[in-house]
Amino acid sequence: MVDINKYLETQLALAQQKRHIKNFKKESVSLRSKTAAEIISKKQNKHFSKCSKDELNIEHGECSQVETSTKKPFKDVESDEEEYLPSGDESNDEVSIPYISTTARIKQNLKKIIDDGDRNQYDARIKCWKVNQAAACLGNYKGDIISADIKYIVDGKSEFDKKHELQNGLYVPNYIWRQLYKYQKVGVKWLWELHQLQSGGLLGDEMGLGKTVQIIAFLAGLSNTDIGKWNGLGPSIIVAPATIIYQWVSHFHFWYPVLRIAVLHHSGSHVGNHNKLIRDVYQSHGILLVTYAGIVKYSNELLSRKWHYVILDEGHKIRNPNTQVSKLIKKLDTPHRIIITGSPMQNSLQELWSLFDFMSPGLLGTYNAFMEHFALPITQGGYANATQLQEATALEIAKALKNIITPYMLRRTKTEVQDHIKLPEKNEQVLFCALSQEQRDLYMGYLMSSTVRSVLDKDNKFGDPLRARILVALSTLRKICNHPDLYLYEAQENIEDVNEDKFGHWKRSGKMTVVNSLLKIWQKQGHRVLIFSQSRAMLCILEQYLQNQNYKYLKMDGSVSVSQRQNIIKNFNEISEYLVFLSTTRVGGLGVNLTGADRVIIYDPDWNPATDNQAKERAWRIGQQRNVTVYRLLSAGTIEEKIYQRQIFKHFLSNKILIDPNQKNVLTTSTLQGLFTLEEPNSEGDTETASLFKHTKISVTDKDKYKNTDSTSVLKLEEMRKKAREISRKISKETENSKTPQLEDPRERYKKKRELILNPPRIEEPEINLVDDKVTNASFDTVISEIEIIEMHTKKNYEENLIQKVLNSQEQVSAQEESTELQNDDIKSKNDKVLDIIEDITTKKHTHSKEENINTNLNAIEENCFSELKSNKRNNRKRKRRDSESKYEIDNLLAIKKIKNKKHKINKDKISNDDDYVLTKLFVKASVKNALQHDAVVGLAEKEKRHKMKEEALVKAKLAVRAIKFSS
Ligand SMILES: Nc1ncnc2c1ncn2[C@@H]1O[C@H](COP(=O)(O)OP(=O)(O)OP(=O)(O)O)[C@@H](O)[C@H]1O
Repeated sequence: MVDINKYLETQLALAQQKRHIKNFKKESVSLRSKTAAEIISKKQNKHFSKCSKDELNIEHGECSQVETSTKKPFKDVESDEEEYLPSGDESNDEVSIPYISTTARIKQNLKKIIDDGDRNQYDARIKCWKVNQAAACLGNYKGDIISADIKYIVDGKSEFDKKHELQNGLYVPNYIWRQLYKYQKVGVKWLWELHQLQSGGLLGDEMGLGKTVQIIAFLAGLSNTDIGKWNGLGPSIIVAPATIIYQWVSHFHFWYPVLRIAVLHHSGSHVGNHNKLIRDVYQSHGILLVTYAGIVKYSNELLSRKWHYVILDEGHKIRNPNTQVSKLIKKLDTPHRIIITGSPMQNSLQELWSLFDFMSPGLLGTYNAFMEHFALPITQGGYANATQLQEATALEIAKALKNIITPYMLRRTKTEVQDHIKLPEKNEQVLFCALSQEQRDLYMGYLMSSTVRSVLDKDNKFGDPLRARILVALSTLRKICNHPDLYLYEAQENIEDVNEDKFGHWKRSGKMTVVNSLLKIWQKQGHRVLIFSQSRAMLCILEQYLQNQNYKYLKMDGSVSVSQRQNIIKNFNEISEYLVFLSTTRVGGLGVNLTGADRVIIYDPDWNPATDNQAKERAWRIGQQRNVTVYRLLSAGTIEEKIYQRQIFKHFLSNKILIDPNQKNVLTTSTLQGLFTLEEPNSEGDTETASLFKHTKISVTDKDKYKNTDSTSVLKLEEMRKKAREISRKISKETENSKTPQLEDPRERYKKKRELILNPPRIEEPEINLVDDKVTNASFDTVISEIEIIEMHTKKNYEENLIQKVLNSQEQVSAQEESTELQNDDIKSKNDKVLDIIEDITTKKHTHSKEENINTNLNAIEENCFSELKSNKRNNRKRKRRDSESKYEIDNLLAIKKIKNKKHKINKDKISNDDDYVLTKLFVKASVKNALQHDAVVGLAEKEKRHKMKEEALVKAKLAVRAIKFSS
């Protein structure tokens, strides 16, 4: 009881303290901030009176454009207000506004990818491909690899023109089949099964696992199989976001060149009327690539025909059943409907219903019945403050739903297929960045403005749509979080008020300060970076910053023509001079491959977690060779934290349906009041999210150590330089002396020589500066990290020497053993040992799946050893020899494995050390207050751990069974 009283007292004291801080802050808001807030509020209020009630939908509706200001914030971006609103069924088609950019990208002479819309163009391409294929067959092909079949032939593989037959007769070209990963083959088989059942399906593999390739392999199979009404593959439609339609073209041209693939978009190669193109492609059983906007535009012509297949890439675009696009797409006449998406459920369960309504109409009942009997109880039971009954009901209904949808959905995660694709490591962190003083001031000022007051006022007397008011207020706060100028510009009455010198300066934004530090370090470390932001205006500020700092970059947003996007992406991936790829999350974040970068910054969070996830997956996918680090930037204590919390809740909800119905949530519903506060850190320096997910916090334990070395390293470096100067003086003196030997006393020479022999000069190790790259004049490339030094030593012939040593010693041992008669007991104990070793190897093998070669070797030796044990039983004499051979082999492999493991560990340490180093710098500079491990926050880390554990357990069980078998 005493304890409770004490606790309450402390809470009261804390609350009072908090109130005091708040009041203090209120008083300390500057006049400038107050004035800016009032000007902006006035403009917003004026706008609200024009706004109709249905214009905005806070969660998932379509957001019509909100014209909040009379003057546009940036000369080349009309209004970016809608970019901060919850994403609805947004299109990333070209923006029709004139966009005058200063970037180098415009000046680039980019080679365009040409589709097969133009018949002559298509014929010419096929002719060229056939000539090249023939040359490859004859061994005369010298050009670039233009297609998968040519690659296959050039690689010296046989039977490229054969077909691989699946059960019930689908004939997939051999050269494609053989190049598919195992799980992709499963995917193709699954699509074939759906086809036979005339059922729709959702291919939901995680992003970057090659869904496109699986679809192409399947369609190639169909076009090779003489079945059905169309005698193979009939005319089909693939609907894709504008940015990736040309990626589809190049994928088709690479994997299955013979198929005609035409783009139904004004950027396409067809000339003349689009009706003619549709007719032409239809007759040649080709594939029509259409954007989501194109479906609306060409609906009359597309709806009037029967299609063999309709495939929606990034099919979550029809997640809102009420949009025109969703309604039209569902009307397309076809028996085969496929959805491809790495994020099948993003915000709510209604989205899942909408996708299934396209694929398998009726499977999830009517919309109303589904919402009432499934969506509502699952969502209600998902909150942390739900009753036990609500929780239990939600669990059972979620299980039932999962069972219904599972047959129609194929989803594999990267963790599940890691053994096949061998992706490098990924580290994903959420950085809580401190607001700059100016941002704080403006943020507090706006919280006191009439717009926010009207939102929080219970007896709202304004009478206009509250939702719209909330959204606009929230997006205004988000602008302040990004950069003060995004907000202040709105408040400027005259354009002259803007101070050109300070405009957009990085020091005025907490998050830009972090970006500045990150880019500096990463450039020196040789990393390449993707920066995503929601808003084009913010992109302009970032672009200006990149130009000022002379960083080479490429930029892609809605203003870039659709036909150029794929080339910009290609250029970035191929030309390593570009440090940064700058893009809006919605244009560059969907479907594209940007594996040229190994660092990702998500500058501002989207309401929809899938948007951010999609963006980060551009780098961490098949084809990536380097370890990837992702930073999600959040302004601590602000609305951005609340958005992130909303993301976590949505994650939780989709995990509950797609992965594990038992998922537990820790978040409660947030209040309106909560959205409009500037959270102060608690006594431990944590704001709300950081303290909620304390267990996922990343602590850089050596923070203080680094701090100290920060200053001392300067001294050390100076000391080192002094020594170097001394040594060089000495050397030059000696050289001079050696030139004039007659002047030197022979006794002195003898003394020096003796000294040199007794005390050879120590070679100074270069000082390793792990803390502040500023204190050294040397370029980062020449400063070798400790890990690199270790690696150099371990790499340089060390491995080979050691293996050789092991081999030599083993040769001696086995020669001795050959000559010695082994006793039966001895053999038995050796066999036991072999079994132990095998178990050890097998366990280790699965914890180091990255080492492909080792695994192959280990598999071989494992098999060897078992057959060894078998033969031991048969032949005693043979057994003795083989036993020693197998031991010899195992020992060698163990030695190799040890080295490899060590290397692997060093590599892993290097990643964490690289990231630790970056984090430490950010902590030291106080620009970052806290960092969380994102995967742990959204529960993925736990899932991954469970998966790995399950895999290991399975291996052990298998081994146990084998051991029993052989023991008899
Ligand atoms: N079997 C394969 N062999 C070689 N490359 C492959 C294979 N499968 C996929 N890839 C490559 O992996 C990359 C990712 O593939 P793809 O774009 O199809 O992934 P995705 O699952 O559609 O991703 P997203 O969901 O982001 O659109 C591409 O560059 C693709 O060429």
